[in-house]
Amino acid sequence: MSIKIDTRYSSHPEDFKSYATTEIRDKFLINEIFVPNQITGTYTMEDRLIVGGIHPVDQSLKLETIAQLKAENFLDRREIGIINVGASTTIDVDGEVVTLGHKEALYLGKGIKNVVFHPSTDGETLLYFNSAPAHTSYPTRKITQADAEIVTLGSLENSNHRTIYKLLVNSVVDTCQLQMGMTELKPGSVWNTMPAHTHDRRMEAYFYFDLREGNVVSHFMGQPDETRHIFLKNHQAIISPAWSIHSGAGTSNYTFIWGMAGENMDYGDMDSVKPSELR
Ligand SMILES: O=C[C@H](O)[C@@H](O)CC(=O)C(=O)O
Ligand SMILES: [Zn+2]
Repeated sequence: MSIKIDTRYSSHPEDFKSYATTEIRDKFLINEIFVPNQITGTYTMEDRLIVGGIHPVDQSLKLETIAQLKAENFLDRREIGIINVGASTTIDVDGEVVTLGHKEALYLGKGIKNVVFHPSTDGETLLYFNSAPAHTSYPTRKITQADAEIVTLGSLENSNHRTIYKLLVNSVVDTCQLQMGMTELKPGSVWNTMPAHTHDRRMEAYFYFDLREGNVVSHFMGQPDETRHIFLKNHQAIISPAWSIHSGAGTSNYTFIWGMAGENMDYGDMDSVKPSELR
């Protein structure tokens, strides 16, 4: 079955100032990542990242090309990073079978032709992905929590105590421009990416999950002196242009996946903003 694809255009920060809630939601929010027996994707013109979900229930799903790519195979000119937020499952990669556990990541490089996702026998299959244009082929790599570069930031006193798992970063795996990881907030902490930052060299996408029933996250975006917010539910994602901060505060703790594309593979390339400078 073909990918359910949506296109989003890039935006100018001066125009963004005049957006009301509906326009912000229409342009940046990705409402539905997981659709039963479907691969969904949002092709954003912000660094041409494709953000999506793979949710096989009772049939296997093949990563098919999309019209936007004008390419025979999805990965002919692209790389993809997949993070498993559901049960352990198997993926066929050009005939080789890869088992991907909960919160493990898989990197597939340019040139891979046949990728098939199978329903898990252990529970719900929920695979989140980001894909970016690639100039060369790097080897397939599975990244477990043991392979990740892990840092703990913040404090309970500041409601931002969290663990960052850098999964697809250049100290762990070779990629062309993709960087992905996962941040888990500790119970009692609700703020992510506070102090906030921008990075003009890279756009970013956030996918919120592990939010318990009835809870929401207020996601903050915009230039540091001109911020807006929208509320996100569990399993929703949001596109953050390079000029925008990306930060959130939940009504509970949660986990999210961050993914970036652009130039400069140095994860630490961020222009941080003091909380007192935000408007
Ligand atoms: O550019 C890096 C990304 O915004 C995230 O890695 C930030 C994050 O996970 C956090 O501070 O909680
Ligand atoms: Zn960032």
